[in-house]
Amino acid sequence: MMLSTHHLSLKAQAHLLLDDITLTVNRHQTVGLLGPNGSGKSTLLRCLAGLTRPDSGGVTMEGVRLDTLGRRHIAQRLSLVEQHAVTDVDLTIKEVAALGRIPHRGAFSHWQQVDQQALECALQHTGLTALQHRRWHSLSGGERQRTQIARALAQKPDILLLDEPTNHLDIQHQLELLTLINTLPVTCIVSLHDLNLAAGYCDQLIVLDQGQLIAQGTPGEVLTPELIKRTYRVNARVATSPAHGGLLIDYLPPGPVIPA
Ligand SMILES: Nc1ncnc2c1ncn2[C@@H]1O[C@H](COP(=O)(O)OP(=O)(O)OP(=O)(O)O)[C@@H](O)[C@H]1O
Repeated sequence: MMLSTHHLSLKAQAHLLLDDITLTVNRHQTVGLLGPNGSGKSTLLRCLAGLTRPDSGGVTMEGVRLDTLGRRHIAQRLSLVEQHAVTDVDLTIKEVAALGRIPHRGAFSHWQQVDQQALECALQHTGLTALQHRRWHSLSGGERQRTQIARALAQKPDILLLDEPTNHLDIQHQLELLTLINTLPVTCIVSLHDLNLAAGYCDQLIVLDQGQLIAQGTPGEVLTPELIKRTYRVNARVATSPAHGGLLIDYLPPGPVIPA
């Protein structure tokens, strides 16, 4: 499913959080959303999910304006995992993941086999089957993160929006999650801080800086030493990994940022 924004802008007080963003994410692409802290990644993801309404411009899903669609209709197709998902109620992993089925079920309909299959598949993909009866408050940060991802997968979305999904995960689970995203038949936009993960797992990258879209393209087109220096104020070398043949970003020790 295709997702686009058209001249999307959002202000808070006098501050422009998103500045005239126009982009298109094609069906089944994995797109990495990059940018320094405070550049607008979470804000853009919330706009793409229809949770924050832009001041101007808009979002379309398969050419239909998101603000003309009902919440349930959107939730049947699109799922967002936010950075700091919390739950006050002490549910089990299985119960949290089962919340992902709500958009697909009528108010009074019974739990059906299709719900059970989606739930079991989501728990299995996130490595949580054996832990499914554990309670939320007893979970580690990484287990909570995986539970929220299981909830999103149980929703069986066509579009998956993930806000820094790897930030609590150990290396094994980071790699497993990004491999999983690549194998699922979903359009995925994932915000990441790790440029090597972005280079290794994303088809396309979008870079934000101070609310502006400053680059968009393949990892090879976007992740140049010049862009890294300009955006992150870090000197880096970009090479080809002898291990996997993909891009390898090698950060140089802190020091004066050499002008491009
Ligand atoms: N409701 C709001 N009112 C005022 N400023 C806001 C509001 N929401 C976000 N901001 C500001 O907008 C900017 C973008 O925030 P956002 O959380 O989208 O950035 P981010 O790129 O996701 O950052 P990080 O990498 O640190 O998670 C930040 O400067 C933030 O303080």
